[in-house]
Amino acid sequence: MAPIPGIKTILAVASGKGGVGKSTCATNIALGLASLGFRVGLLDADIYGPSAPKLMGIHEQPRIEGDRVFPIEKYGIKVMSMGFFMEEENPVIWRGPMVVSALMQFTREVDWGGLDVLVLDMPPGTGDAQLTMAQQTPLTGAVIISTPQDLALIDARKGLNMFKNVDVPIYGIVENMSTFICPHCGKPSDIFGHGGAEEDARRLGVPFLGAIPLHMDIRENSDAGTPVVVSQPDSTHAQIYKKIAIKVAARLFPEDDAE
Ligand SMILES: Nc1ncnc2c1ncn2[C@@H]1O[C@H](COP(=O)(O)OP(=O)(O)OP(=O)(O)O)[C@@H](O)[C@H]1O
Repeated sequence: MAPIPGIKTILAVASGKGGVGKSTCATNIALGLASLGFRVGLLDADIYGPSAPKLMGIHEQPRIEGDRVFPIEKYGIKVMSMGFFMEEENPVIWRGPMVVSALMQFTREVDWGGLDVLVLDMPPGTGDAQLTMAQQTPLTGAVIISTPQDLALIDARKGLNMFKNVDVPIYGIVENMSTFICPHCGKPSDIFGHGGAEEDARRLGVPFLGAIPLHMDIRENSDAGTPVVVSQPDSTHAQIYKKIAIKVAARLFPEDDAE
């Protein structure tokens, strides 16, 4: 598929179902990639429930000049989201084909202005809209976000299969909401079970990229529009996201490794 001029690589961040923390991961991985020195864009392609305005704390609308739309820059990355154009109380009711054409416009008509990587926060699930996006966007690779339960319950596998079917390399699985760390005493508890993800990934033949704990700081910072990678860059959580970003970068830019 023809690459998009000015965009070197596109990373899809997907999940088999909603609510697993995909957008939080996509945002922090994007910021992690930026902290490594890459020029990063984040496209919130979750048109039904856009989360970038909230997660990134962006309240203004993008600049439009003629038929060009300019992404909003924050925390060193360029961000575009359908959420910038709609009111929170008015959810978009769109049919699949409309979603796909809006997204195509977002990848191709937004003036990204030269990116090393565009992180595509996919809509949750593996339906027609997701499949068409995976087929019609020149994806370099994909990362699947999954909770421990979700891996065990095959939802994540549907995500893997979708990318396999369209020949997009899967860089690996991230286990989100892994061990719960009590904010009061710091004691870890495996509420959703833990430890199986790495083994599951191995069984499924894909790399395991890391496990992100279920922690109040992550939720509070997400909701406040101050993702942990930028608001607490030295925290354990931020370090986990950054390590994932390093692994992803090694796959996106193998030539840099060889240097
Ligand atoms: N590791 C974590 N620890 C604590 N809370 C988390 C973690 N990851 C995500 N969350 C919280 O879980 C909720 C859902 O996260 P998010 O919006 O990223 O999920 P999603 O999979 O993108 O959802 P959707 O399917 O609705 O798009 C948010 O309130 C977020 O702050």
